[in-house]
This record gives sequence, C-alpha cells and structure tokens, in this order.
Amino acid sequence: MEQTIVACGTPSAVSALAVIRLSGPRAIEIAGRIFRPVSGRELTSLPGYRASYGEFVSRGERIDEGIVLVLRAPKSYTGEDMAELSCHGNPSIAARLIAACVREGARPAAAGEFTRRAFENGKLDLAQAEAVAELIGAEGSAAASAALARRDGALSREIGEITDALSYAAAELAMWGDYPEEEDSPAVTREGLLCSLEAGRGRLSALCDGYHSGRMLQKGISVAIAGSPNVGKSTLMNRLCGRDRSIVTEIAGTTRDVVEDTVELDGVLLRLLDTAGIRPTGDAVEQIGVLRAKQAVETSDLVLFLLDRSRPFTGEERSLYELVKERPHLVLANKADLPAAKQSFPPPPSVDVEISAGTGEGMEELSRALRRTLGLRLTQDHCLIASERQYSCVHRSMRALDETISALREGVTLDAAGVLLDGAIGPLAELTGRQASEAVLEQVFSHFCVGK
Ligand SMILES: Nc1nc2c(c(=O)[nH]1)N(C=O)[C@@H](CNc1ccc(C(=O)N[C@@H](CCC(=O)O)C(=O)O)cc1)CN2
Ligand SMILES: Nc1nc2c(ncn2[C@@H]2O[C@H](COP(=O)(O)OP(=O)(O)OP(=O)(O)O)[C@@H](O)[C@H]2O)c(=O)[nH]1
Ligand SMILES: [Mg+2]
Repeated sequence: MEQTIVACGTPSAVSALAVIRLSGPRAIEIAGRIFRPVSGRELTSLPGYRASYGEFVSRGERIDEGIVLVLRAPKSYTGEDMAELSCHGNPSIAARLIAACVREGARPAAAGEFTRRAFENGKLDLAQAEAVAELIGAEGSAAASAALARRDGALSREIGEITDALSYAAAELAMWGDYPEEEDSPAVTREGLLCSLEAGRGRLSALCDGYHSGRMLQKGISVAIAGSPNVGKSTLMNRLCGRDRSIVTEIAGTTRDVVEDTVELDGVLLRLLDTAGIRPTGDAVEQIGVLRAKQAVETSDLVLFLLDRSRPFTGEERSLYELVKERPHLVLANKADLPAAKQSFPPPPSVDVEISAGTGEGMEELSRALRRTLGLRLTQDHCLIASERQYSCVHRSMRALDETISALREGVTLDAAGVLLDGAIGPLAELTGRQASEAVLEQVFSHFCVGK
C-alpha cells in the first residue's frame, strides 16, 4: 500500500498563511491525531471538501490554531485521501507541524511526489503534469495562460488526435499485411494512407514550429539595446521600464556593465538589457563592457540597434551592424526631436522606427514593431510545446513518420511500413506518459519542487 506523504505546499518564508499537504491512505487520520476541532467533530468523520477550524497539538503542546481541509479519494488532486493544514505563515510553525505528521507515521514527500501520484492515479497525463510545473514557473501572464491550457489538456488532446489517426493507419497497414489482395479496394488505398500520414506530419511539424515561441514565452524574451556610445540606449531603457534604471549622461561611454530589467508587453515578459556603447577603446573597464555588449547582441532573442538620427552614421556603426544583422533585430533612429543629420557615407541600414527616447515620441510604433517582430500573436495559439522533452518526442515521431512516408512512396512492403509507423507512434505515447520508462518519469518529476 502507498505510504502517506507530507510536505509544505507554500514557501518557507514569513507570510500570512502556510499550507501543509498530506496525501495517502492515512492522511486524514494523521491530520486528526494532531488537530483538535472546535466543533468537536472528528476529521475522520468529515466528508470530502469539508473544512474544520481548531488547534494543532502534538505531544500535549499547542503548535498553532488553524484550518484543516479534508479531501477524499478519488476526488482530490492526487486521487488519494488528502488533508491540507493551513496554519500561520511562520516557517518554524510549519516545520513543527510537518514533524508532528512524521511522528504520526507520514513520510516527507520527495520533489514532485504529489503530482507523480496524481499521474499514477490517472488524474493527469505526463504532459499535463509538466504543465503544472510550467504554470508555477511561467513568467508573464501569457506564458501562464499557455501553461494553464496545457494543464487542461490542450496539448494532450492534440497528441491524442494525431496518435489516433496514426494508429488507424497502422491498423489498416496490418490488415493489408494479412489480406494483401484487399490492397486494391477503393476505400483504402496507398494514396489515402499517405494522405492521412501527411496530415499527421503537418500537425507534428506545427507543434515543432511552436517550440521556439513556447520556450521564449515561458522564459521571457531577452531584448538587447545596442549601439554606439551616446546614442540614447540608457534613455530608451529607462523609458521602456518606466523608471530611472540606467545612468544617463551626455558623456560617451557612461554605461559599462549590462543593466537588466523586465517589462511586460501584452503579458509577455521582456528581459531588457542595456549595454555599453560599442566602440574601440583603450580604457580597460570600457573594453570589458564592450565585450559584454557584443555577447548580449549574440545571445539575446532580439536586438534593438539604436542610431542617433541627429548625427551622421559612422563606419563603426556599419561594422557593428554586420554583427547585429545576423540576429533578429530592429533598427531604431533615436533623437527624432532633434533635426536630422544630413545623409552620410556609409548609408545607414533602413530604419524600422523613428523614436525619441527623450520625449517618448514613437514609443507606440516601437511597441507595434516589437509585437510584429516577436510574433506575439502566437500567444493566442495555446498548443505550444515548452519542454525540451516534449519537443524531442514530437521531433522523433516526425522523423519516423517521414521515413514511413518515403518508404511507402518507394514501394516497401506494407509490413515494413507498419514497423516504421509504430516508430512514429511510440514517441507520442512517451510524451503523454502512456508509455514512459521509469527513467523518463523520474527525470520529469525530479524537476518539481517539494510539495507539488
Ligand atoms: N487548496 C488547494 N488549492 C489548490 C490546489 C490544491 O491542491 N489545494 N491545487 C493543486 O495543484 C491547484 C488546484 N488543482 C486541483 C486539481 C484537482 C483537484 C481535485 O480535487 N480534483 C477532483 C475533483 C473534485 C470535484 O469534482 O469536486 C478530481 O479530479 O477528482 C483539486 C485541486 C491550485 N489550488
Ligand atoms: N534630444 C534628445 N536627446 C537624447 C535622446 N535620447 C538620449 N538623449 C541624450 O543623449 C545623451 C546620451 O544618452 P544615454 O542614454 O546616456 O546614451 P547611451 O547610448 O546609453 O550612452 P552610453 O551608455 O555612453 O553608451 C544624454 O545626454 C541624453 O539626454 C533623445 O531622444 N533626444
Ligand atoms: Mg548608456
């Protein structure tokens, strides 16, 4: 029989409340042993989803007053009997309550063990379990919405439909293998089969395409502000985050280290990086800053390449642009409030948006350009995969499907095609956990926090 586990579901920090969860066959009984209900009604006699107020007592010592929520199998998060103890949010009180539960026979839960039990009891599949962790870790409301949709099973349903279609095709292949003479029957043709395999491939490929967006959404998007010294990068940084984050002076070479801050655009977290103006310099400190600025350009998801419109475009900026143009970027002409400089040699790259970081002019256009470039429309599409594991499953399935399709085109035996097709179905069963090894499960749940 499963053991009863206990853990704190809230962080170990001073807070209004802390919640301790128990799950397993003895959860309600163990909670009852350390709880004196004011009503006098024993916890073990309560129906599920009923709460009781009272005090927590262990070894004759009052630990706290609090509330216990009773949940009864199978109607609970884990599908087992559960009890949730709400106490005051003092870490030492929570620790004493957990210790008291352990004395009464509960075992401290391992990372992700509650969700693992929910998975084992069929409350959620593996993709949904991962979505629970993603929901907790999501930065920005758009990532949280996408994770919640996965928690509700949006991705699982999509994978289920693709699996059904592929399994149906596999069954047809098996049938032909057994009765080859029926291969020519008009209802089921090689062409028809290829058609449904192609359709499945299209859906898998759409999932793969969404991986990058899903990932960016989950982690937030890094946006480096780069350019020559004094063009107004730090002024733009401060304008975008709405506070005085970076130092601004009229001295070229003011910013040295990379300065970071976050803002939300349409619920998507942008990680802004203000960088040192890039130029050749003899100053040792500035050299390091320039190196870091170049690294930010090379590693960020998007570069805002800032020019000062009021002075000529320089050869140095031209060579910097060679670096920038390899990356997703926008060219911004700043200081639009000043008269524009006469056109110069070398000619500047085409400008995406004219702004004045100083006055705030053009910031709406900049937001629109950001939305366009980042493809934030994708956040509406809730079938995004965000985990590397899920991507690898989808990708392996797609490769195997490609092999099946070309093998069928080249006229391999139906038996052989059937074997290849099974290779496309397997990874999808691994994604939802219908067929996942203990190693895969361990890998997934070990990344959870304790108490989840
Ligand atoms: N107090 C509390 N709040 C919480 C959680 C929790 O465990 N405890 N959750 C933890 O993640 C999240 C909610 N997730 C939950 C998911 C399923 C069930 C549950 O009891 N499911 C039953 C249905 C019960 C019914 O039909 O009334 C079931 O699936 O059978 C509970 C919480 C967020 N808020
Ligand atoms: N008129 C005008 N001045 C601006 C604008 N943006 C920035 N400036 C001025 O330009 C100067 C340099 O601004 P910063 O934001 O420090 O420039 P930076 O690119 O961060 O410079 P470094 O950190 O040295 O690379 C300051 O005097 C700002 O006030 C603008 O839109 N219009
Ligand atoms: Mg600066």
